Amino acid sequence: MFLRAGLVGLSPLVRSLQPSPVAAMSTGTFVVSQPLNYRGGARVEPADASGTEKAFEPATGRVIATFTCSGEKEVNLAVQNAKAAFKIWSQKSGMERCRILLEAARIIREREDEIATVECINNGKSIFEARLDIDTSWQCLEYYAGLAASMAGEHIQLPGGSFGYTRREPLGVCVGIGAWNYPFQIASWKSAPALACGNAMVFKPSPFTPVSALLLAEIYTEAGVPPGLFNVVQGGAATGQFLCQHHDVAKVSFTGSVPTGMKIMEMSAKGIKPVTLELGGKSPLIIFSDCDMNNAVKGALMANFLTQGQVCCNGTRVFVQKEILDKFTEEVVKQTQRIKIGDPLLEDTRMGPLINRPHLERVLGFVKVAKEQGAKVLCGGDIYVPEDPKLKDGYYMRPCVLTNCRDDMTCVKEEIFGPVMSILSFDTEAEVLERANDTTFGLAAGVFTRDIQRAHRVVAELQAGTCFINNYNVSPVELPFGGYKKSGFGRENGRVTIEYYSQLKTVCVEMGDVESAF
Ligand SMILES: NC(=O)c1ccc[n+]([C@@H]2O[C@H](COP(=O)([O-])OP(=O)(O)OC[C@H]3O[C@@H](n4cnc5c(N)ncnc54)[C@H](O)[C@@H]3O)[C@@H](O)[C@H]2O)c1
Ligand SMILES: C[N+](C)(C)CCCC=O
Repeated sequence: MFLRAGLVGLSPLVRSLQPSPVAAMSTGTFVVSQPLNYRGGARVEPADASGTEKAFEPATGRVIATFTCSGEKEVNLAVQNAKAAFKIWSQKSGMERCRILLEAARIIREREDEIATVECINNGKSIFEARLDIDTSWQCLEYYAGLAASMAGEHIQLPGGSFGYTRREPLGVCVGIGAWNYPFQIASWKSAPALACGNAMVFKPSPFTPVSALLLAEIYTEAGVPPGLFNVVQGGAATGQFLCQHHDVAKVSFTGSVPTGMKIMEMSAKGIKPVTLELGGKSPLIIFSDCDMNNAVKGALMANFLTQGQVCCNGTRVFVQKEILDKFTEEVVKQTQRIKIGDPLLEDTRMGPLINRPHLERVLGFVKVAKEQGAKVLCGGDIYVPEDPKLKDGYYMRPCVLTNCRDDMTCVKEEIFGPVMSILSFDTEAEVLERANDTTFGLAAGVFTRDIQRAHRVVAELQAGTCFINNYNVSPVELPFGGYKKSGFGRENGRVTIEYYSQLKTVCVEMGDVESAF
């Protein structure tokens, strides 16, 4: 599907002639050569357009794809295809769906390097991290494949031999709208539970990262889902609106910012469509003085610098108990300065470029305002120009640690979505809890302490949908993930997500005669 400097792309045939084509791929050589819409089990050019977009390779600033945004007609076609596939798929048993999802998971594992490479090129995250994202993607398919076969209702006995039972039924055509920071993972985390429950899906990736969702679509087809079960449309707000307003769409699952989430909810409300909203955050990470210092420092880096800090649940407000503030800060800065920035496709790189130039400038702007408001930059926070000349136009910055922060500063209150950690000090547990919860967000939170009672007492008080004790940003797919407050509602992953992609039918069975009131 891709062209490497004059090479005809990676069709299955080429793949088989070149045992490890991805090993030869390097930054600065990729272009996308095939359509980026997927409908009815194949890549297609959209039937109509609402503008065009360009997708970039953030490491070099090069355009890798120019594509057409799907208009109303194309969205309609994708939904109609999904509707037709839904009729077939929803009639399959859980075991039948399980086998196909397991096969899709197996293919993702087999093609992990290729998918991770594409993710790395289009998003900028390091290949090391991209592989972890692909791991949590196939694991998610495996997990919901396992649940597909065991979905069941209840049988309830009623007086006189009558009884009732419940059936867990799919919703119909579900829409997935994704953000750009975890493109393949978001598509997988939405589609796996949706398909396991018997639904069909139309997925719209972010226009910044349109590429990897197509690989997932091809894999589902190869694994044996009916044509049209998983479709991809491309574009930005206009395409997203056509999807949310479509009368044949039963549910919208959205990952993105709070302002867009509000619009999605408004549009969905008009059609009484249930929504899942996975939105932004400004999460607290609380480091008590009795913590294991080594782990706490590692945890703070995990909480701030994955995917160049562009992670919704990042613990960017790092509250450190006064007694250990200096030692902790010194160690965090030392380790932050050691992070290897550069070509994301190199094995030893741990930080690549940010997603695009405007976003890089926005993040640097936050650092500037932080300094103006009295924060002290202990490291980073400036543009980084790698030595490799092909990376000179990439969107790099050095990871930043800020100290002297106060709760009322912009860098402490707003989601920066970049590699900027704000360190704040605290004295007591009661004080830090009040400050940690003083935010309109509630996506995640973390606590480092050796005191097991304190750990559980503190997380019970934290207003956040996902809490970490003595770690941060790990994501086992068995555990539900999602927000409190303005960080959204609904969950992804875990058993509970079945409830967000299905509806319950109650059947009441009379075994005697009707006792009429009339
Ligand atoms: N909670 C989570 O799981 C999670 C995960 C990743 C990212 N995020 C959040 O996402 C944000 C960054 O992502 P982003 O910049 O892509 O967010 P965004 O809100 O700008 O865009 C998200 C998606 O919505 C689409 N969109 C934009 N306007 C729309 C409209 N009016 N109608 C329908 N669709 C529309 C975009 O094209 C994109 O696909 C951050 O706030 C981050 O915290 C949350
Ligand atoms: C995999 N993580 C690190 C938990 C991130 C989930 C998605 C947030 O942006």
